[in-house]
Amino acid sequence: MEKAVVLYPTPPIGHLRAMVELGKLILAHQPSLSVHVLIATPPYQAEATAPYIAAVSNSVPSMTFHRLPEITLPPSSNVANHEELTFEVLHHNNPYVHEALVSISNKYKIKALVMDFFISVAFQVATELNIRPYYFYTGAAGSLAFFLYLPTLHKQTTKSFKDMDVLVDIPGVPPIPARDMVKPLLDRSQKAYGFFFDCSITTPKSAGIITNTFEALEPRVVKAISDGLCVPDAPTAPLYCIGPLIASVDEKKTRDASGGRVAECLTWLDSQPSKSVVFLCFGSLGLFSKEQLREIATGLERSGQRFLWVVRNPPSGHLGVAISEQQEPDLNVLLPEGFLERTKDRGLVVKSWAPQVAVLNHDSVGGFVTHCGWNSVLESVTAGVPMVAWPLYAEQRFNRVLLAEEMKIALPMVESENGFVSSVEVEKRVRELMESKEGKSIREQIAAMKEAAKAAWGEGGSSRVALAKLVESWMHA
Ligand SMILES: O=c1ccn([C@@H]2O[C@H](COP(=O)(O)OP(=O)(O)O[C@H]3O[C@H](CO)[C@@H](O)[C@H](O)[C@H]3O)[C@@H](O)[C@H]2O)c(=O)[nH]1
Repeated sequence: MEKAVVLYPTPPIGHLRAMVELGKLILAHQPSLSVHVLIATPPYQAEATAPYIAAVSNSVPSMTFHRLPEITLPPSSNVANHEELTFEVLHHNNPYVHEALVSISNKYKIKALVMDFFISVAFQVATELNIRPYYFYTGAAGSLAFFLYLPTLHKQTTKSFKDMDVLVDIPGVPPIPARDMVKPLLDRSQKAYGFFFDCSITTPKSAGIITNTFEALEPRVVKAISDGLCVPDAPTAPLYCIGPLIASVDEKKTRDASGGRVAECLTWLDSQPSKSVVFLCFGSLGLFSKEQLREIATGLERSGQRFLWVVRNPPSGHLGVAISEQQEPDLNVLLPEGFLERTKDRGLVVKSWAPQVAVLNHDSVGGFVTHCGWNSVLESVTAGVPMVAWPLYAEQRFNRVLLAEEMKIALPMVESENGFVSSVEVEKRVRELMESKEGKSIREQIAAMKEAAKAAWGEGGSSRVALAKLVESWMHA
């Protein structure tokens, strides 16, 4: 019987893409394996990932997608944020996952079910069906260490992180202020805390933890996890660091296919001096209030730097509106009067979305103001572009500490108590990044990491060896 690996990502595009890239890697390494991807259909953004899946199905025919039926949550499920919504959907998906696995195993011998870290609930399904469960963690090893250590931290106090004014010690990472912990985990009384806690308990019990990082980027914490320091009272599953996994882009295709705005942005970069432009882009969910957008505009204008800035409409509605469903922003209403005209010789504002990987790899880009989503960080590292870390949600404040203090590849953007960042801070950090000694030092460090990332995937490199070990273990089990 042909051998198969089943991948089960969570629905947000960043997670889905990372999992699909993992699938491509597995296939490149072991073309005789069959790769199946289970797609959860959430009651939001259902169509946002469809074009991506269609494109991959065409270009990688040996990867098969199985769309699970759409979930309608009962009216009683009271969700407070995207994370809780995702967990609820995944929970209700379990019977369909069971069905899909049974159906795949009629034709294939399933060697592994690789689940996104969020999917603790499907662990049980894999165990029932005698399939080896693996987890794929799409963030930094540093934040993985936090999750693995959470049950230990939980026992040390009865307080929520939001009520603690201390630095939290986690093996392998710098002391992290309690308020910088992963956002949905700040309050223990919230549902999301319990959901994540379950993931923290389940993950180390799996057959292996795969992470999208590479050893040279996070050596201290990779060692701490591998040495079992983050789960002090039980064994930790083997850790496989197989990053950086980046969705591949064909620059020519990006220019040709997307036409209009996207092409405009790359063509504009063509006309700018080498390493002179600061790129500002805030992930798939990053939105700012109108006041904050104006403050950024003022800071950028005063900084005198060249910039390429992705601007979206401010948030609206209970859980905000997904980017794909957003109206085009009206820049004349959102930005200060005359801003576009005054900065037209050195700045370009792009509406809603930019081809980030192509932009970061353009020679004119010399800095990146990012929300610290892990895919964005890895894209910046592989392009060798130094960052200003402006976290917004999820584990991004935690990442800011890792980027600024441990890896030394970003300058921190510092917000006030209520999360607002002043134009003075924007101006200062952007200048610092592009002109100061500190900026130069992180530029050098990220250039070294760019080379280390290449080496990790070169002959005998750490990520290449880790992937080979993982796949071999499936082939011979
Ligand atoms: O205008 C845009 C905006 C985003 N992107 C791409 O979208 C992806 C965004 O991914 P990421 O930077 O990881 O941000 P999120 O989508 O916010 O990712 C979620 O998932 C990550 C991985 O687990 C976490 O690190 C983040 O905190 C969490 O918010 C990246 O590949 C970007 O290149 C674009 O191409 N153009």
